[in-house]
This record gives sequence, C-alpha cells and structure tokens, in this order.
Amino acid sequence: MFTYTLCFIKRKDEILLLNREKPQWMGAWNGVGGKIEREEEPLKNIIREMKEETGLLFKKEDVHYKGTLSWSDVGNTYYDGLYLFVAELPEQIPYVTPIKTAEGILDWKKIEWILHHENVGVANLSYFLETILSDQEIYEHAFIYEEDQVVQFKKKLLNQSLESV
Ligand SMILES: Nc1nc2c([nH]c(=O)n2[C@H]2C[C@H](O)[C@@H](COP(=O)(O)OP(=O)(O)OP(=O)(O)O)O2)c(=O)[nH]1
Repeated sequence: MFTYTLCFIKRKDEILLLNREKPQWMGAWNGVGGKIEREEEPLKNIIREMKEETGLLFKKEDVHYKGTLSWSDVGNTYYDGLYLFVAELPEQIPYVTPIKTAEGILDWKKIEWILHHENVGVANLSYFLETILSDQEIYEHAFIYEEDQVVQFKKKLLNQSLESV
C-alpha cells in the first residue's frame, strides 16, 4: 500500500495542473492529490483531495485508475509511491481559472504544452504523463531518485486492479 495519490483532470485537449508552492519541486507543475489517510481507499482519497484542492466533485465513474508510480534512492534507504488517476471533466461543467489555493496556483494547460516542454513539470512528469493520458494499459512506473532528480526509470505492465491493492 502506497502513501499518496495523484490525478490529472482532463477537459478536451487541456489538463488542470497545480504549480507547487512547497518543496520538493517548488514552482513545478504537477497533478493534484495528497496523502492517503489511514484505511482510506485510494479512489476515495483522490476524490476527496480533488474536491479540497480544486472545488470539483467527481463521480467515481469519471475517475480512472492508471496504475502506480513508485520511488526509491540508489541505496534503497526509502521506498514509497502513489496511485495514479486521470479524471474526465464533463464539458458542460464551467470552471474558471487560474485559482490560487493553499497548495499553489491551479491552471488549465494544453496537454501538448506540458508534454513538449522540458523542466516545467515535476522531475518525473515527462516519463509517465503521455502514457497515462493515451495508453489504455495500466503500468507500474518505478523511479530511482538522486537529489530529487530521476536517475533510473522502469515501466512494467501491471496486472493488479485498484480493488486488490
Ligand atoms: N509527479 C510526482 N508526484 C509526486 C511524486 N511524489 C509525490 O509525493 N508526488 C505527489 C503526490 C501528491 O499528490 C503530492 C504530495 O505532495 P505534498 O508534499 O503536497 O504532500 P502532503 O504530505 O502535503 O499531502 P497533503 O497534505 O496534500 O495531503 O505530490 C513523484 O515522485 N512524482
């Protein structure tokens, strides 16, 4: 069981990103999410975090599980991870941005923009974002970090449903 969740909210060709206000990766864009509370299911957690951070309340059916992301260091002194989701925002829901929140600034960004610009997203965004937005398969994305930078990345098909984590 991992500690965190992370979700990318999608509307047509844009995604809602959070410009992080705190370390690590302060000033970089990421999805929204947070820490899973004891005995909270990952899907429940991400729906709660999205409501808290963006004000948007999603139905379970609009939030899709996209696998996991894990991290450790070269010496394996730490290991943790998160559950990845992509949520579809129905087009009829109006949503005004940017919005300043306690976590940072939220803004809609063109998917093409974030995929094709290096160093605007948190350290590992470019390794997994395209996959989770366009690939129907579910993967485990495993990273080794050194001082918050990716030194190794492995991607493996995941045969585990969210219900069995
Ligand atoms: N892209 C990416 N996101 C990550 C990684 N590690 C990691 O925690 N996150 C995400 C998961 C969460 O959505 C968010 C957690 O960061 P945070 O510093 O705001 O966590 P927090 O303990 O304050 O949690 P909370 O109070 O918001 O519930 O960052 C990573 O390696 N890559």
